[in-house]
Amino acid sequence: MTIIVPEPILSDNNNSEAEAKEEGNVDGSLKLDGGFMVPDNNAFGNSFRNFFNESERHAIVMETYRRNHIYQTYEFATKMKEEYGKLDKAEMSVWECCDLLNEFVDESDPDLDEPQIEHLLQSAEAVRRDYPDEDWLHLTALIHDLGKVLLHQSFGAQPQWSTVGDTFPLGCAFDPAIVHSQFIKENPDSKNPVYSTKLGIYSESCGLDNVTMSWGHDEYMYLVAKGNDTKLPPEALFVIRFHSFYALHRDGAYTYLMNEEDKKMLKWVHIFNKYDLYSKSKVRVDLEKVKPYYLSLIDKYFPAKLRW
Ligand SMILES: O[C@H]1[C@H](O)[C@@H](O)[C@H](O)[C@@H](O)[C@H]1O
Ligand SMILES: [Fe+2]
Ligand SMILES: [Fe+2]
Repeated sequence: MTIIVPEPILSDNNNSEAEAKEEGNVDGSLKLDGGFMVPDNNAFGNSFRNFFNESERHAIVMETYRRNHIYQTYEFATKMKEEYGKLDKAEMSVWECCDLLNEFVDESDPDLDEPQIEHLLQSAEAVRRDYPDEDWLHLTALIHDLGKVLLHQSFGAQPQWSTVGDTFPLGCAFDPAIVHSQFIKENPDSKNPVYSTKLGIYSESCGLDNVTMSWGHDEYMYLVAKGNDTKLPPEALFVIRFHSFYALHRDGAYTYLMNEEDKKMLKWVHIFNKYDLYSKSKVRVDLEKVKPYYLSLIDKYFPAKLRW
């Protein structure tokens, strides 16, 4: 049964997108983007996804990407997919997993230093505001980053560089659109005679389902959702799996790997991305008020306990 909570509830509406939208408050700091108010600046006063600005998060973000780009090889990602695809590390509900994320801050993210649970609720509530009828998309937003639970000790406390950050294909040439691509030359795959060619081990339009992406929370959560027979639609799984693939969905790189199905699905990643990125703020969601609604969605789309 789905419990309907009429309005998404934010604990503090100061400067929130919701408030701005309700009041039609299109002042200098907000611009209208297809019904969604896109703020110009993040909580630190910088533009979003600015990886070169000397902000307080700059050093840690850069170091995370440096390691990510050196160690994410085709071989590494293949092994991790195999190991974590077994789903034999833990048994818990979706909500229990949300709770576990309370202790982690994403070290690849220049726009947010709040615990991850805040980001899950912020993005889900933002989607819910603009797409009230697409409950599957609310839940997709709530769970899209749950794969970051790999950082937790029950999953071997995986390092940040193998869990967070943007993702990119492995087994073919790295594209300069990848964030901090200056570090990629230190990746052994960049010297591999096959992997360093445009198509590498792939063929034109082979479909993203056949591409091995750098390992991280996207692919892991996709494996968890699929392996536990979620009732979420294929669009949701696609969003979860490729939401960090900015080189493609923002910069249009690697489109030659996509098939017709991927091209249709990509629309949802574009829609979702606005809520994922621009909902990041210091405005906290009132967890206890929204929890019953999300529990009802989890109940609708997932078994009570999942294998992780
Ligand atoms: O720093 C962020 C964060 O790790 C997100 O969860 C991921 O999806 C983004 O692609 C990345 O840039
Ligand atoms: Fe993510
Ligand atoms: Fe996210």
